[in-house]
Amino acid sequence: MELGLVTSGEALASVDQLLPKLIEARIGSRIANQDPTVWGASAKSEASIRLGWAQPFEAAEKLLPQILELREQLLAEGLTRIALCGMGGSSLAPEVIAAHDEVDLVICDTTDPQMVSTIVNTDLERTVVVVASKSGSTVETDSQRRAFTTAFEAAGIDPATRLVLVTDPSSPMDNPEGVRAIFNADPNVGGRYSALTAFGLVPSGLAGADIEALIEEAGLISDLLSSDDEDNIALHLGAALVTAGRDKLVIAEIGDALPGFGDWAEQLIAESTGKLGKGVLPVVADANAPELKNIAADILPLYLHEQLPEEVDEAATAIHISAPLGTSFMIFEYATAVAGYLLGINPFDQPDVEAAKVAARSLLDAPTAGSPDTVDGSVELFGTQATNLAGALDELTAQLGEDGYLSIHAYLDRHADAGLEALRDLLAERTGRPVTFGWGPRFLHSTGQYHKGGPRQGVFLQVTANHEQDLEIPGRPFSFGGLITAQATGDGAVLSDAKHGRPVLRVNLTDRAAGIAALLEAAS
Ligand SMILES: O=P(O)(O)OC[C@H]1O[C@](O)(CO)[C@@H](O)[C@@H]1O
Repeated sequence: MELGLVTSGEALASVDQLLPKLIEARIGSRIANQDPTVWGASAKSEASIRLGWAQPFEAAEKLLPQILELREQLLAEGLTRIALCGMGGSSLAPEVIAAHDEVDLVICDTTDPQMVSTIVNTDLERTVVVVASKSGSTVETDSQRRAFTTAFEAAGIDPATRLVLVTDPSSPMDNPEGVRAIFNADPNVGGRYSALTAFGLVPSGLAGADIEALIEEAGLISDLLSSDDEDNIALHLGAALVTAGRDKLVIAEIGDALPGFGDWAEQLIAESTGKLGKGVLPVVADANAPELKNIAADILPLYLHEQLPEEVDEAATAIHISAPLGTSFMIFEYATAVAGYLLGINPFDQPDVEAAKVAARSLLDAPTAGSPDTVDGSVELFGTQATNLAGALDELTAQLGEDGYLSIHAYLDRHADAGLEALRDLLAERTGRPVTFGWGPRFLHSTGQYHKGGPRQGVFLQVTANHEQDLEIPGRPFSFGGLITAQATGDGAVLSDAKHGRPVLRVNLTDRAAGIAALLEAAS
């Protein structure tokens, strides 16, 4: 795959303006040398324990033989199905790596009881589960692990032969008892920058991805990224990402350039930049998305190519990039850190993620049923004055400002309920504004930071469902159904509270299929 980047229109103007400043401040070499002072005094202490991703090679070299040896052992025992429990940075990169190499890796990054149940009750006799959490305390991951452990026991399989952990040294999960293997990750790398560490490499490597080639690709660009000169592609991308006035970055893959890469980049960019009322909102779409047909003044298109186009329209603002996967991880991580420097924020914290977790926790401790404002066939509506679904959608979208965006949060099964994704294009077409689509609670570890910490421009459509077949979380006083409902209502409460003041409509599906059909119909 070709390596290159082309910017045009206002994105090129931004590069022309900012590149000399980045070179003069030696930002490329300072990041490569893990200088924690790049982002200012207030970010220094966090940055001093978060820059390991800039030089991941030595640690990766040590890890590769261990992963490959375990893979051989598992294959010899007929353990060919690899599942991964983990949220955000602990599952997004391995999902992209596995998709890129076309190997099967089953991702469990949800609390939807239907989806968890399907994953833990399939082919257990040949399944190994990687449980990945940097902090070792993420409630979703812990709950998924409990569900798997119980399912193995019920099937007469010793979980100790099937659980593989990836976590930071000394985290609450860092305990070899009852597991087959533990891989300690580099504590100096945050979740969303961890693609080329144990978090990205262990699950995808066990699933059969060519992780040696991935690391090699990443290594090829290392010298370029550490250089303080005009050829440094990450400095170009970082400068283009902060193109003035264009803070909605629509990421579109052309052809099969890098399947799923947009979802990984979405977390990296949203959680790193969306804070202090600033940030770049990633909008993952496809090349035919309405946002890219009539490009609004605040939209910045970013096209992922297998090969750069021979010609680009110089007047049209856009970023075009083409790079192999390992190289792309490195370029985007460096560029996001550069964008953080230019925006004047700390790209390594996520100060607003905690609020939704606290709200969900208090709802779990004291559940409140709450009754809908209106019922329309197979949907219940919360947070509206309207009398039906179509009216409620009108009411919500009418609150979109000129620079606003609509965010759909679907707390459903992202495989069985995938038909709902069509709602994104329908609403983008209808509103003429950018629309993001996230599966809950997965997006809480991605764009969730931006929604609460970034500019106050969003209006939010939550989609939840009744859980006919709920699933207990062993050893916990709440079920998966109770947890996902608390996560949705907790995040909705934070978004609409006095501090954030954002419009939130919740549509609860009493029948999933009929409710999804009703939403698509009402939006079209
Ligand atoms: O790996 P952990 O600690 O379970 O965290 C998962 C995700 O949650 C966050 O910490 C917060 O959303 C992300 O930054 C991270 O990728």
